[in-house]
Amino acid sequence: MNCEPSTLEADGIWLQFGNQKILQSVYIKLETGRITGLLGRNGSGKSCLLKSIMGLMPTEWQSVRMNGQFVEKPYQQPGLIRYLPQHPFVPPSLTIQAVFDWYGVNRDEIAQEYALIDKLKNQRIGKLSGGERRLVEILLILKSDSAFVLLDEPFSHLMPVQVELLQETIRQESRRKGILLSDHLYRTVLDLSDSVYYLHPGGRTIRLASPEQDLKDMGYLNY
Ligand SMILES: Nc1ncnc2c1ncn2[C@@H]1O[C@H](COP(=O)(O)OP(=O)(O)OP(=O)(O)O)[C@@H](O)[C@H]1O
Repeated sequence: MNCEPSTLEADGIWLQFGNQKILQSVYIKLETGRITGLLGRNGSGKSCLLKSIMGLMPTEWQSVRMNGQFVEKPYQQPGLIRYLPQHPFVPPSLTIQAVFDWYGVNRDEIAQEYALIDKLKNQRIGKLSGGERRLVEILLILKSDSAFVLLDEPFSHLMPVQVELLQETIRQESRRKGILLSDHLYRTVLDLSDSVYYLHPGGRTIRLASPEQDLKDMGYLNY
Protein backbone atom coordinates (compact mmCIF):
# COMPACT_ATOMS: atom_id res chain seq x y z
CA MET A 1 0.00 0.00 0.00
CA ASN A 2 1.47 3.31 -1.02
CA CYS A 3 -0.61 5.66 1.12
CA GLU A 4 -1.98 5.68 4.65
CA PRO A 5 -5.44 4.10 4.74
CA SER A 6 -8.08 6.64 5.71
CA THR A 7 -11.37 5.39 4.28
CA LEU A 8 -12.71 1.91 3.97
CA GLU A 9 -15.90 1.52 1.93
CA ALA A 10 -17.88 -1.65 1.52
CA ASP A 11 -20.29 -1.38 -1.36
CA GLY A 12 -22.91 -3.48 -3.13
CA ILE A 13 -22.59 -6.35 -0.70
CA TRP A 14 -25.06 -9.02 -1.70
CA LEU A 15 -25.43 -12.16 0.40
CA GLN A 16 -28.05 -14.85 0.44
CA PHE A 17 -28.37 -18.36 1.82
CA GLY A 18 -30.59 -20.28 -0.61
CA ASN A 19 -33.68 -18.10 -1.02
CA GLN A 20 -33.02 -16.16 2.20
CA LYS A 21 -31.70 -12.74 1.25
CA ILE A 22 -29.49 -11.42 4.06
CA LEU A 23 -27.67 -8.43 2.55
CA GLN A 24 -28.91 -6.60 -0.54
CA SER A 25 -26.55 -4.07 -1.97
CA VAL A 26 -25.28 -2.88 1.40
CA TYR A 27 -23.09 0.19 1.65
CA ILE A 28 -21.04 1.25 4.65
CA LYS A 29 -18.15 3.66 5.06
CA LEU A 30 -15.48 3.82 7.77
CA GLU A 31 -13.00 6.62 8.27
CA THR A 32 -9.92 6.78 10.47
CA GLY A 33 -10.55 9.09 13.41
CA ARG A 34 -14.22 8.12 13.53
CA ILE A 35 -16.44 5.54 15.19
CA THR A 36 -19.25 4.14 13.07
CA GLY A 37 -22.11 2.35 14.82
CA LEU A 38 -24.06 -0.55 13.33
CA LEU A 39 -27.42 -1.53 14.80
CA GLY A 40 -30.08 -3.96 13.69
CA ARG A 41 -32.48 -6.59 14.95
CA ASN A 42 -31.36 -10.08 15.93
CA GLY A 43 -30.72 -12.06 12.77
CA SER A 44 -30.71 -9.01 10.47
CA GLY A 45 -27.20 -9.82 9.20
CA LYS A 46 -24.76 -7.63 11.15
CA SER A 47 -22.27 -10.43 11.85
CA CYS A 48 -22.53 -11.58 8.23
CA LEU A 49 -21.79 -8.02 7.12
CA LEU A 50 -18.66 -7.78 9.28
CA LYS A 51 -17.39 -11.15 8.02
CA SER A 52 -18.10 -10.09 4.43
CA ILE A 53 -16.16 -6.85 4.83
CA MET A 54 -13.21 -8.86 6.15
CA GLY A 55 -13.41 -11.19 3.16
CA LEU A 56 -14.17 -14.16 5.40
CA MET A 57 -17.66 -14.90 4.06
CA PRO A 58 -18.25 -15.69 0.39
CA THR A 59 -20.87 -13.31 -1.01
CA GLU A 60 -22.76 -13.10 -4.31
CA TRP A 61 -21.13 -9.72 -4.92
CA GLN A 62 -19.17 -7.10 -3.04
CA SER A 63 -16.62 -4.36 -3.41
CA VAL A 64 -14.39 -3.31 -0.53
CA ARG A 65 -12.23 -0.27 -1.23
CA MET A 66 -9.47 1.34 0.78
CA ASN A 67 -8.99 5.00 -0.22
CA GLY A 68 -11.00 4.18 -3.38
CA GLN A 69 -8.85 1.19 -4.35
CA PHE A 70 -10.37 -2.28 -4.55
CA VAL A 71 -9.09 -4.73 -1.92
CA GLU A 72 -9.80 -8.35 -2.69
CA LYS A 73 -9.11 -9.97 0.67
CA PRO A 74 -8.95 -7.28 3.35
CA TYR A 75 -7.95 -9.74 6.09
CA GLN A 76 -4.77 -10.56 4.16
CA GLN A 77 -3.57 -6.93 3.99
CA PRO A 78 -1.00 -6.27 6.73
CA GLY A 79 -1.97 -3.42 9.01
CA LEU A 80 -5.31 -2.77 7.31
CA ILE A 81 -8.04 -4.32 9.43
CA ARG A 82 -8.72 -6.35 12.57
CA TYR A 83 -11.96 -8.11 13.43
CA LEU A 84 -13.48 -9.17 16.75
CA PRO A 85 -15.88 -12.05 16.08
CA GLN A 86 -18.67 -13.02 18.48
CA HIS A 87 -17.04 -16.36 19.26
CA PRO A 88 -13.80 -17.02 21.21
CA PHE A 89 -10.81 -17.22 18.90
CA VAL A 90 -7.61 -17.24 20.98
CA PRO A 91 -6.07 -20.70 21.56
CA PRO A 92 -6.90 -21.78 25.15
CA SER A 93 -3.43 -23.17 25.85
CA LEU A 94 -1.68 -19.78 25.59
CA THR A 95 -1.12 -17.47 28.57
CA ILE A 96 -2.33 -13.87 28.48
CA GLN A 97 1.28 -12.68 28.25
CA ALA A 98 2.01 -15.03 25.33
CA VAL A 99 -1.06 -13.97 23.41
CA PHE A 100 -0.29 -10.26 23.75
CA ASP A 101 3.27 -10.96 22.58
CA TRP A 102 1.91 -12.97 19.63
CA TYR A 103 -0.30 -10.05 18.53
CA GLY A 104 2.53 -7.55 19.08
CA VAL A 105 0.50 -5.66 21.68
CA ASN A 106 2.22 -4.14 24.73
CA ARG A 107 0.59 -5.87 27.71
CA ASP A 108 2.31 -3.66 30.31
CA GLU A 109 0.71 -0.54 28.85
CA ILE A 110 -2.75 -2.10 28.95
CA ALA A 111 -2.20 -3.50 32.45
CA GLN A 112 -1.90 0.05 33.80
CA GLU A 113 -5.60 0.58 33.02
CA TYR A 114 -6.89 -2.97 33.25
CA ALA A 115 -5.79 -4.47 36.59
CA LEU A 116 -7.15 -7.87 35.55
CA ILE A 117 -4.69 -8.09 32.67
CA ASP A 118 -1.83 -7.58 35.13
CA LYS A 119 -3.17 -9.93 37.78
CA LEU A 120 -3.80 -12.79 35.36
CA LYS A 121 -0.85 -12.34 33.02
CA ASN A 122 0.43 -15.90 33.53
CA GLN A 123 -3.00 -17.49 33.40
CA ARG A 124 -3.89 -19.67 30.42
CA ILE A 125 -6.72 -18.36 28.23
CA GLY A 126 -8.67 -21.61 28.66
CA LYS A 127 -8.83 -21.07 32.43
CA LEU A 128 -10.34 -17.57 32.27
CA SER A 129 -14.03 -16.86 32.83
CA GLY A 130 -16.14 -15.97 29.80
CA GLY A 131 -15.99 -12.23 30.59
CA GLU A 132 -12.26 -12.26 31.33
CA ARG A 133 -11.55 -14.05 28.07
CA ARG A 134 -13.77 -11.66 26.14
CA LEU A 135 -11.92 -8.67 27.62
CA VAL A 136 -8.53 -10.10 26.62
CA GLU A 137 -9.77 -10.73 23.06
CA ILE A 138 -11.30 -7.26 22.66
CA LEU A 139 -8.12 -5.56 23.87
CA LEU A 140 -5.97 -7.66 21.54
CA ILE A 141 -8.02 -6.59 18.52
CA LEU A 142 -8.52 -3.00 19.58
CA LYS A 143 -4.88 -2.38 20.45
CA SER A 144 -3.37 -4.22 17.46
CA ASP A 145 -1.58 -2.15 14.89
CA SER A 146 -4.24 -1.67 12.19
CA ALA A 147 -6.01 1.17 10.43
CA PHE A 148 -9.54 -0.23 10.87
CA VAL A 149 -11.23 -2.34 13.52
CA LEU A 150 -14.53 -4.22 13.29
CA LEU A 151 -16.08 -5.05 16.67
CA ASP A 152 -18.94 -7.54 16.82
CA GLU A 153 -20.69 -7.25 20.20
CA PRO A 154 -17.64 -6.21 22.21
CA PHE A 155 -19.66 -5.49 25.36
CA SER A 156 -21.31 -8.88 25.72
CA HIS A 157 -20.23 -10.77 28.89
CA LEU A 158 -18.58 -7.69 30.42
CA MET A 159 -19.55 -6.18 33.77
CA PRO A 160 -20.54 -2.47 33.77
CA VAL A 161 -17.20 -1.11 35.03
CA GLN A 162 -15.36 -2.93 32.26
CA VAL A 163 -17.84 -1.58 29.71
CA GLU A 164 -17.10 1.95 30.94
CA LEU A 165 -13.36 1.40 30.78
CA LEU A 166 -13.62 -0.14 27.36
CA GLN A 167 -15.62 2.82 26.04
CA GLU A 168 -12.70 5.05 26.94
CA THR A 169 -10.24 2.69 25.22
CA ILE A 170 -12.41 2.64 22.09
CA ARG A 171 -12.45 6.47 22.10
CA GLN A 172 -8.67 6.61 22.51
CA GLU A 173 -8.03 4.10 19.71
CA SER A 174 -10.46 5.88 17.39
CA ARG A 175 -8.14 8.90 17.29
CA ARG A 176 -5.97 7.00 14.82
CA LYS A 177 -8.24 4.20 13.63
CA GLY A 178 -11.60 3.77 11.94
CA ILE A 179 -13.83 1.65 14.16
CA LEU A 180 -17.04 -0.19 13.28
CA LEU A 181 -19.00 -0.94 16.43
CA SER A 182 -21.93 -3.35 16.45
CA ASP A 183 -23.63 -4.11 19.75
CA HIS A 184 -27.11 -4.27 21.27
CA LEU A 185 -26.07 -1.86 24.07
CA TYR A 186 -27.55 0.75 21.79
CA ARG A 187 -27.12 3.72 24.15
CA THR A 188 -23.41 3.04 24.40
CA VAL A 189 -23.20 2.63 20.63
CA LEU A 190 -25.05 5.95 20.11
CA ASP A 191 -22.88 7.74 22.69
CA LEU A 192 -19.64 6.56 21.11
CA SER A 193 -20.50 6.80 17.44
CA ASP A 194 -19.96 9.70 15.06
CA SER A 195 -22.47 8.14 12.68
CA VAL A 196 -24.80 5.17 12.94
CA TYR A 197 -26.12 2.73 10.33
CA TYR A 198 -29.18 0.57 10.79
CA LEU A 199 -29.37 -2.74 8.97
CA HIS A 200 -32.94 -3.44 7.92
CA PRO A 201 -34.20 -7.02 7.91
CA GLY A 202 -34.13 -7.75 4.19
CA GLY A 203 -30.70 -6.34 3.93
CA ARG A 204 -30.17 -2.63 3.32
CA THR A 205 -28.32 -0.15 5.50
CA ILE A 206 -29.61 3.32 6.21
CA ARG A 207 -27.67 6.04 7.97
CA LEU A 208 -29.67 7.34 10.91
CA ALA A 209 -30.37 11.05 11.00
CA SER A 210 -32.23 11.09 14.38
CA PRO A 211 -31.03 7.81 15.90
CA GLU A 212 -33.37 7.47 18.93
CA GLN A 213 -36.50 8.39 16.98
CA ASP A 214 -35.51 6.37 13.91
CA LEU A 215 -34.84 3.29 16.06
CA LYS A 216 -38.30 3.59 17.60
CA ASP A 217 -39.92 4.04 14.21
CA MET A 218 -38.20 0.90 12.96
CA GLY A 219 -39.29 -1.18 15.94
CA TYR A 220 -35.78 -1.66 17.35
CA LEU A 221 -36.75 0.35 20.45
CA ASN A 222 -40.07 0.62 22.29
CA TYR A 223 -41.85 3.96 22.27
N1 LIG B 1 -23.51 -19.95 7.43
C1 LIG B 1 -24.81 -19.68 7.41
N2 LIG B 1 -25.68 -20.45 6.71
C2 LIG B 1 -26.99 -20.15 6.66
N3 LIG B 1 -27.55 -19.10 7.29
C3 LIG B 1 -26.74 -18.32 8.00
C4 LIG B 1 -25.34 -18.56 8.10
N4 LIG B 1 -24.79 -17.58 8.88
C5 LIG B 1 -25.81 -16.78 9.25
N5 LIG B 1 -26.98 -17.22 8.73
C6 LIG B 1 -28.28 -16.56 8.86
O1 LIG B 1 -28.12 -15.22 8.45
C7 LIG B 1 -28.96 -14.36 9.21
C8 LIG B 1 -28.13 -13.22 9.79
O2 LIG B 1 -27.26 -13.73 10.80
P1 LIG B 1 -26.26 -12.79 11.61
O3 LIG B 1 -25.57 -13.65 12.60
O4 LIG B 1 -25.46 -12.02 10.67
O5 LIG B 1 -27.30 -11.82 12.36
P2 LIG B 1 -27.00 -10.66 13.41
O6 LIG B 1 -27.66 -9.43 12.90
O7 LIG B 1 -25.55 -10.60 13.70
O8 LIG B 1 -27.82 -11.20 14.67
P3 LIG B 1 -27.63 -11.00 16.26
O9 LIG B 1 -27.96 -9.56 16.57
O10 LIG B 1 -28.65 -11.92 16.81
O11 LIG B 1 -26.22 -11.40 16.61
C9 LIG B 1 -29.63 -15.25 10.28
O12 LIG B 1 -30.93 -15.57 9.80
C10 LIG B 1 -28.75 -16.47 10.32
O13 LIG B 1 -29.49 -17.60 10.68
